[in-house]
Amino acid sequence: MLRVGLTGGIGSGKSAVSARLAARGALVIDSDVLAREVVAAGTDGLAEVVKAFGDDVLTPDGELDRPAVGRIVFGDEAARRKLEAIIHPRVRARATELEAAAPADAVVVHDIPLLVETGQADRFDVVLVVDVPVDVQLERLTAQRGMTEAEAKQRIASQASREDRLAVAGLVVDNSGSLADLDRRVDEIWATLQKRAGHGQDTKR
Ligand SMILES: CC(C)(COP(=O)(O)OP(=O)(O)OC[C@H]1O[C@@H](n2cnc3c(N)ncnc32)[C@H](O)[C@@H]1O)[C@@H](O)C(=O)NCCC(=O)NCCS
Ligand SMILES: Nc1ncnc2c1ncn2[C@@H]1O[C@H](COP(=O)(O)OP(=O)(O)OP(=O)(O)O)[C@@H](O)[C@H]1O
Repeated sequence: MLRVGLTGGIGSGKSAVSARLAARGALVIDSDVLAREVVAAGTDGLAEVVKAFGDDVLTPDGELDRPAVGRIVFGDEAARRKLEAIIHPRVRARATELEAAAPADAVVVHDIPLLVETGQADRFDVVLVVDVPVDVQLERLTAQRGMTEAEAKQRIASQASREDRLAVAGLVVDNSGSLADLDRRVDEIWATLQKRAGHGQDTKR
């Protein structure tokens, strides 16, 4: 098994990269998806969040009101840390379970937005960083994801800097070009990962 940590700032294109790696045969474990599952209606995770933040973070249907929580935590570091302390251990436990069920020869890609912030670079055989300048992040988040510029800036400010991510990168995907450029780069990356995984060779990891 080759264990890949995939990270990048918000809106850098991690999902675009992980979808392309999945299409080429990688097994992707997406922390954002798991972070939703662990606070789904009826979970103990959601009960903990309500205990910490009050009933105001619930919708009338008993789901987590994500925009409301975002407004609380992205302007208040202590609140954000409190939420992360509830969600991150649950996400890690679930990711470990999913990885344990993967085939022995799999290339497993862990898509983790906060890989650098949470000091997890050493846990992986290779760290793959999706890199774009901040102005491209802002452009994509506002034009394609419907965020206001203020919201986008607030989230970027609560994450590691571009330099901090590049400092731990084993492989870098520059995603400042077109999606066709990205396809070509992901082909190269996939070939490199296949080689590192020892596929088609006698070497074993
Ligand atoms: C605050 C919440 C409810 C807002 O939900 P929302 O649906 O608006 O955003 P979503 O979860 O889809 O996240 C989108 C992006 O925001 C960024 N982001 C999310 N949480 C954080 C955080 N704690 N710090 C910095 N950036 C973050 C990431 O780039 C992520 O890819 C949600 O982001 C959350 O529960 N965050 C805490 C858990 C966490 O750290 N998740 C990120 C990786 S596990
Ligand atoms: N090369 C590209 N050219 C144009 N648009 C792109 C490109 N790459 C990604 N996008 C678009 O930019 C937005 C952000 O990309 P994506 O959702 O993959 O980022 P992300 O890093 O997964 O974000 P998040 O941190 O929120 O999970 C999406 O709407 C996506 O379709």
